[in-house]
Amino acid sequence: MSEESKKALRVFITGNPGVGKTTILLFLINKLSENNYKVAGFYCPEVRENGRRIGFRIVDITTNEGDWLAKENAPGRVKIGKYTVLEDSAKRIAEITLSNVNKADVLAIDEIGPMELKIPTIKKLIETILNNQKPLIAVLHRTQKPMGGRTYVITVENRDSIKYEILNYILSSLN
Ligand SMILES: Nc1ncnc2c1ncn2[C@@H]1O[C@H](COP(=O)(O)OP(=O)(O)OP(=O)(O)O)[C@@H](O)[C@H]1O
Repeated sequence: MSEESKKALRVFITGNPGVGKTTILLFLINKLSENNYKVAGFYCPEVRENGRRIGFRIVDITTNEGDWLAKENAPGRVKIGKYTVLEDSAKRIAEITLSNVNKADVLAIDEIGPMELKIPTIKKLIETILNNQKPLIAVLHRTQKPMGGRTYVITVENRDSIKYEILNYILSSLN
């Protein structure tokens, strides 16, 4: 066994905006579920209304339970640009994710980026997941420093083939 495979698996997916990082993460989560691995974590999709972005949600991966993370023109203390963080609903989903972390085989985050790290509840959740010794797959915003483990840079040219390379690496590390 190599030194790398003795440590907890850490896979980071990075690349330019819109290149297909989330699509690959969801592919990996589906394949892991098909192979009977339990995945816990969260993602933060944008919400559009009539084509315009009005905010973000936070969704727990295990249960698919989601709620508002930040919304424009909402009352509240923490602002991310024109969006206000909805702390109560963000906290509720973060707590669901935390309760699923203990039961999971693999942890997943989409994504570790400047917006997520500016929101106290999400920053804490990311730190808790990063400090956990379970295998982790995370989308890393291109502005973040590499975090050890293995980092895959997604491009339009490699995105259709690299997902199988990442899957094979994960499955062989978990076995
Ligand atoms: N392999 C692919 N082939 C064709 N279209 C793709 C592929 N992967 C992703 N897309 C499309 O590109 C768009 C962006 O994909 P995705 O959200 O996965 O990118 P992302 O890198 O996570 O974006 P962001 O930087 O906004 O988080 C989506 O509409 C998706 O359907």
